[in-house]
Amino acid sequence: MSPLVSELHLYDIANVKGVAADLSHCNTPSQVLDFTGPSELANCLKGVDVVVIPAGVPRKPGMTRDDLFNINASIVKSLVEAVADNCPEAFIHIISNPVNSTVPIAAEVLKQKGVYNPKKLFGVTTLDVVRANTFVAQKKNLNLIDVDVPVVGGHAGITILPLLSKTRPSVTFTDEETEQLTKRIQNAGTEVVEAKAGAGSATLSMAYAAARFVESSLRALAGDPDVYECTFVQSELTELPFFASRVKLGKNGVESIISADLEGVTEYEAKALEALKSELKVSIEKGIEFVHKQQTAAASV
Ligand SMILES: NC(=O)C1=CN([C@@H]2O[C@H](COP(=O)(O)OP(=O)(O)OC[C@H]3O[C@@H](n4cnc5c(N)ncnc54)[C@H](O)[C@@H]3O)[C@@H](O)[C@H]2O)C=CC1
Ligand SMILES: O=C([O-])CC(=O)C(=O)O
Repeated sequence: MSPLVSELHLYDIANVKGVAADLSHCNTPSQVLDFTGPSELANCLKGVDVVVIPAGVPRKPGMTRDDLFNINASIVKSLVEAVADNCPEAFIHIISNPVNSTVPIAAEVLKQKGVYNPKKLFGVTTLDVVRANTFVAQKKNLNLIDVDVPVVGGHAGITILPLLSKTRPSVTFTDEETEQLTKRIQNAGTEVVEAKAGAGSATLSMAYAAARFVESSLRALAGDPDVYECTFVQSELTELPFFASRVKLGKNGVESIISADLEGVTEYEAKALEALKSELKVSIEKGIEFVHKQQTAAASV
């Protein structure tokens, strides 16, 4: 098997190169494809095992991720339609924001096309884990490479919930540290958007996070039995239809969803988990409704 990676970036392949560069040390044979126009889309996608979708507009200062919905929803919809038509078996990594809505959009499109496999559709939340690990390592003077903080929920504001009590290696935090670190991790994307002052959002760190998630997917596809990542997927961990958590990845995608992280959480984390659910629910439903409305409109023409 020779996994192929395609990133659906029609006009600007800077991020493709970023991912390609970071994948160069992978043991798995991989090839990154790019293309310059929609007419090449079908050919590029044939036989591809992993598709990464970062297409769309980024935030400007003062915007929420949800403010990107009106533009990015249609972009993600049309790209996932192409994936469904040309490589329905591929792992699909959705980076385009708002991830809390674009993943449900992708799921609905794949359902309409009759090729939805919930085990192979992923919202990329790796950057939240990268940030959580970095900030905790700094705070506690730990080696970054040793630190692993599970981040659950979704990928926007309070829906990003780092489970600091589940940090490995085991470390303790004061209430003040927990509050400060949680807020910093939740607002890190906004911090970057504000620092870039209109020039976009996190790009290099996103390329790093995407490369990590692609590499994990390729390792899983190649049969590595020990691949775990946090990602926003269809889930029964909570009453919400989609939820980010650690999952075990295998050749067929999500092999299992790790429930242990949600067991025995602190009171602070339990409250934050309850608080995020209503916002996440609204974002998920917004994505689903978008596809249903478009379907109804198309049927009435
Ligand atoms: N999930 C995550 O952790 C993160 C998500 N993002 C999101 O990723 C998306 C992209 O952000 P950046 O790369 O910084 O933006 P960017 O503006 O640098 O790149 C976006 C690319 O999408 C392309 N594009 C626009 N419309 C398209 C279409 N219809 N079909 C195909 N490609 C199209 C543009 O030509 C451009 O090359 C944004 O929605 C951003 O919010 C960014 C950082 C982290
Ligand atoms: O904040 C943004 O708009 C981009 C993003 O998702 C992140 O950096 O986590």
